[in-house]
Amino acid sequence: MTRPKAVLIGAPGSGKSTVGAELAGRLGVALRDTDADAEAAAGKPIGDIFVEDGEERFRELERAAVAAALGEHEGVVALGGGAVLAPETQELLAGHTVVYLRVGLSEAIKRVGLASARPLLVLNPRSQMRKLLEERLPVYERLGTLHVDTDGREPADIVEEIVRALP
Ligand SMILES: Nc1ncnc2c1ncn2[C@@H]1O[C@H](COP(=O)(O)OP(=O)(O)O)[C@@H](O)[C@H]1O
Ligand SMILES: O=C(O)C1=C[C@@H](OP(=O)(O)O)[C@@H](O)[C@H](O)C1
Ligand SMILES: [Mg+2]
Repeated sequence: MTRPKAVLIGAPGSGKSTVGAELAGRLGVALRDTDADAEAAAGKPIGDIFVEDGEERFRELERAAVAAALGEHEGVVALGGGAVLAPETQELLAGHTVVYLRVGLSEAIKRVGLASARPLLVLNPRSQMRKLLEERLPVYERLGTLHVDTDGREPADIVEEIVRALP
């Protein structure tokens, strides 16, 4: 059975896409980012999916993208921050190497402020991020088989810790 070498989870701004790309490069495999897969399936950016079709449609595309990636990708998989809320996805993650990238509220806010807009964080990003972290931290903690701190650390350093810990 094919299996990703690692599946990255964590809040927006934890670095799943960035660390995922660097980890994949370090391991000589490909990165599969389920946000990009959902965008490709819809033929438009995530922001447009939220606005034109609604969040529930995005979550549907995301569940399908995650199921496909977990079932067929042999490299590194980066999930979107909210993907783990789907019970179906939680079940599919069982038995995988799930790397939870930890990030504090202030650092997450700083990082997403530098990146492209995320629809859930457009209005009042700090309070939205706080709410989102409160809701999701227990889920990330439960699902992650490897927990890695990212605050104040370079992606290369984080990648080395993951590589050393991979089974
Ligand atoms: N360890 C890190 N230190 C500093 N900046 C980071 C780190 N990881 C990611 N970033 C930056 O934070 C932003 C969000 O990263 P991204 O990989 O898109 O996070 P995610 O996919 O978890 O939402 C990007 O601008 C990225 O360059
Ligand atoms: O946390 C979320 O619910 C979301 C996170 C985003 O991915 P990143 O975590 O890669 O930013 C993206 O899937 C979408 O904007 C929704
Ligand atoms: Mg991402």
